[in-house]
Amino acid sequence: MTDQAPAIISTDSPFATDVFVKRHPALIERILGAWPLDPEQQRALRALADENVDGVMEPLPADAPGADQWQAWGRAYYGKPWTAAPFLWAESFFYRRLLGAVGYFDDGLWQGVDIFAPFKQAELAGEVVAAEVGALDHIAELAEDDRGQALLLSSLWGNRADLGFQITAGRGSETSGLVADDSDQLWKLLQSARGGSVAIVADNAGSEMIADLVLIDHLITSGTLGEVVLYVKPAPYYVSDATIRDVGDCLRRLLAADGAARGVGERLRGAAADGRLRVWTDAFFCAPFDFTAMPDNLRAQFASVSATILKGDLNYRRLVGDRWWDPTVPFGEVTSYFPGPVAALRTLKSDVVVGLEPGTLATLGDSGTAWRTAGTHALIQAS
Ligand SMILES: O=P(O)(O)OC[C@H]1O[C@](O)(CO)[C@@H](O)[C@@H]1O
Repeated sequence: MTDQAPAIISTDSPFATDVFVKRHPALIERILGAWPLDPEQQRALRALADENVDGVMEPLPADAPGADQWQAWGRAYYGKPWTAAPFLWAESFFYRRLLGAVGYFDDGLWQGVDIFAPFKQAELAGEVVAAEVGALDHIAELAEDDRGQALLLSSLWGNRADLGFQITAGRGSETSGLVADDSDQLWKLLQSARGGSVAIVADNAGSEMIADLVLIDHLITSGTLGEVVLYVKPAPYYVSDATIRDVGDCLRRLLAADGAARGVGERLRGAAADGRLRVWTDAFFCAPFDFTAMPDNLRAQFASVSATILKGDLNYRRLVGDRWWDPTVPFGEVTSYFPGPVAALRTLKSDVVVGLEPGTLATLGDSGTAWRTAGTHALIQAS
């Protein structure tokens, strides 16, 4: 494996700094507006917002679930500004603190309540998803290969505007081309695994998950894959990241539609019933580390499938490491530690990127950062 580049510390990135000083307080305001929170919950949420803006990072209360583990993981960062810690680490801890502030992990009424559910449900009931579901009737008319590529691109671009991102960036409709396109290689990988099992590490609920489910249906129904293991988050995370509940909501959205979408929902329900679609999770998906630190059980699971496809920006950061890589360092080199063939479908919403051709980088402009963070560019990379 190639030498590691320096980790992204938020103070070195205007984009990452904004996540703490603007996006997180705005998210907390939305949560305060969406739920009948009691004074203690409100106080805890406001304190967390203030901490993010100009306070210092406090550890979990000593009696909180997982407090010892987080104490050990974060010893070097507590007592310092949030932006002084590695971006990936601190964002993950923020979501642990956010859930803790409303009592998600405690016995009682709020245990297990997804505080992001109102936002996810609004998206699922909205026009974007309605148009996406309706468009499946046209896609069904395409030849099999064209249909596969159309569904792959729809799963890719479905990642464009996750709900956390929209808090400060809005839901943009502008898209540019792909900065890297290994889709031929990815299809070859899937064909060579024909009839086998592939892991898909999901990202967001709502329109992205609908697109992912439609792609999964296509891969199974066309016989390309015999089995898909869909990995979701064990708890609400990064606002719109999908949990098992969200997969259920998306499946029901498909089943409630007319036309081709309903057929997709019925076939997927059948695939789940006979084990061709398995939904799985692991605590590591909410841990503050990249995949080089994955536990042995997860490593063994990824090693046992023909390929793993990771969706979205966060999974990309965790796959290649949230680091200041030279953008032309090869994707295969950076991901060589991964246990088996791996591919990424990601719209670019943070600083990190690898695997670009020098000519592509020259066109994008290495110094500007908008193409890296605005969600207007995307990539498909495969090892
Ligand atoms: O839903 P995605 O594609 O993983 O994007 C979430 C991204 O949003 C951010 O929280 C901020 O852009 C990134 O840190 C993260 O990578």
